[in-house]
Amino acid sequence: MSDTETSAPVSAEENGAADMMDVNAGPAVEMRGVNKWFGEFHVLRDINLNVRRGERIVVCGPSGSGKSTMIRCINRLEEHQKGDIIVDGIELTNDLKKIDEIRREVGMVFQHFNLFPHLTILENCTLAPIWVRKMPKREAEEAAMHYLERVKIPEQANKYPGQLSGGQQQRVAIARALCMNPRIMLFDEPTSALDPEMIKEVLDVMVDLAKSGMTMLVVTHEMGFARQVANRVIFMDAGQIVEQNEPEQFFTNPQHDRTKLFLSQILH
Ligand SMILES: Nc1ncnc2c1ncn2[C@@H]1O[C@H](COP(=O)(O)OP(=O)(O)OP(=O)(O)O)[C@@H](O)[C@H]1O
Repeated sequence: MSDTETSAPVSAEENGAADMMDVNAGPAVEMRGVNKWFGEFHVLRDINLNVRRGERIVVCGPSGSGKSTMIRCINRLEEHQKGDIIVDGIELTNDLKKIDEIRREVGMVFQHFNLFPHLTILENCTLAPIWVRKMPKREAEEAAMHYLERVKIPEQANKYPGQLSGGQQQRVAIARALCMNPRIMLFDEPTSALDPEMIKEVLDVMVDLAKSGMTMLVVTHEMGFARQVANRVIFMDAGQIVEQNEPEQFFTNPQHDRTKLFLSQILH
């Protein structure tokens, strides 16, 4: 179990809140009949997905199939129009308090690291813990150094993002997300903007995170990573989940023609 998931299960009785769900009992993420449109364009079509706690899911599929949109709906970077999304026991609605709550539970790493260029690495990592979690500065810095050590770049703490390589910046982005102590991590093509020699250093950090028990949803074309760490691979096409299976079955025995075609294009 990871140090991000060490909190004891909180029951409704312990909380004294009779109507509160035991968030550790249900799935980490539940999507039921989720649909989304961009204008006329139906981008997500009846998505049903349960993510168990500690599960590591890789999402793959052709460009434009809705992978990013699907995971961005989980922390409300995109708004769905139909269906239910429940994250860590909290149902996503327009309630801003709930959206804030969910964003604290869900960390996200993007393709383009999105670090603040005018802040040092340490300041990038402590910004949200100090301002959103109201953590004392010293505590936030200690936590940030802990995670920078975990992604193996503590010596870069006082540099600026522009002084780091792409792979190092992405590792900072992962550390920064972990500083918020998330229970779920979303990765949206975290290695696709990196030079080939830097991909492995970022994947190694993600493998380490997966081993620690973090619940992860990862949009990636890195099928080696999927084989190594995923419990489940999901294939999306045209806004639908076409097929999902554990990696061995998914890669050796795909069921749908669209999956077979996709795999034949990306696996050599
Ligand atoms: N804000 C937006 N407004 C309108 N259309 C959008 C918007 N964001 C995405 N789309 C469209 O929705 C479709 C799905 O996009 P999405 O980024 O989810 O796909 P994807 O599977 O992640 O693709 P890729 O692998 O290329 O990143 C694409 O056709 C895209 O052009």
